Amino acid sequence: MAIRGTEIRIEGLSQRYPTRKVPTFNRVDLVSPPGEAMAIIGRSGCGKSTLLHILAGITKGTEGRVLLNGTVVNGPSPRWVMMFQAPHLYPWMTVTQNVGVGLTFARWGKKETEERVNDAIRLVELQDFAQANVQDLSGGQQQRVALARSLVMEPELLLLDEPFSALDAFTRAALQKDVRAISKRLGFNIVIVTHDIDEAVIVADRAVIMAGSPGDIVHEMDVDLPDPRDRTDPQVQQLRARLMATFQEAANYKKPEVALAGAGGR
Ligand SMILES: Nc1ncnc2c1ncn2[C@@H]1O[C@H](COP(=O)(O)OP(=O)(O)OP(=O)(O)O)[C@@H](O)[C@H]1O
Repeated sequence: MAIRGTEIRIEGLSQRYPTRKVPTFNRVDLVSPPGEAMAIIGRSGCGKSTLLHILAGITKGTEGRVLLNGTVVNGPSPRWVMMFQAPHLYPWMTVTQNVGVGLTFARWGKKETEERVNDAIRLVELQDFAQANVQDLSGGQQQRVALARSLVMEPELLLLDEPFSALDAFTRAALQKDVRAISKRLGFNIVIVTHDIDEAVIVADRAVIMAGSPGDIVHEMDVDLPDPRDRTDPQVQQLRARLMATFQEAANYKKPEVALAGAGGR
């Protein structure tokens, strides 16, 4: 598989849902270099999923823009693919059929489809289940099928919206490690939205903390740890503790103009 990463450039991005008085977030700027795995963490409701949906081209921002290697994101594309908490597979199809569904829609030839699908299935280590019906697989295996279905498109960017939160801790940990390893082997970018500090530390090169209402990026922290990462490693635990402290600090975040207005009123 030949996958390369992309430069993600978010410029002055705002989102205000028509039914809401306050914007979800206001004038967010962010750059992620090719091949980076970036985690977006923040409390519920600060706009993480909305930001991810705009990156995926599923939702449109009300202001600003997103560029991937200079291309403005205006809609979905096989270059940027999204994985959700539920795998959303076709239950009547085999693993191979599910993984190949995007290539079938794109009218790829039989031989190329077979090669790409087999590569993707090998990457997620489901060779022994290639002809199994997806209904006969565990939750973790089904999420691996969803991952292979994303990888088969050879995306530059994989967007993950709390993709492993429905899985048990052991399966979740294995998938987190594997997603990072595969992204580093193939070179694509990851943006993962999560509530889980451990997940950010295991998967990401950089964690971005969102907080406030409207939401804002209030901190960024490099997750500068060697691979493979193990949560029992003291270095991993130390960084986790630092990130947790920063995350808790961010909970008290107020936009500067709000804080000043409060001080002036005393
Ligand atoms: N389609 C919509 N219409 C109106 N408001 C919305 C819509 N989608 C999200 N919101 C609101 O925008 C805000 C941000 O939602 P979003 O789902 O992006 O947050 P989040 O940080 O991902 O939360 P969570 O961690 O709980 O998934 C919330 O207040 C939510 O209620």
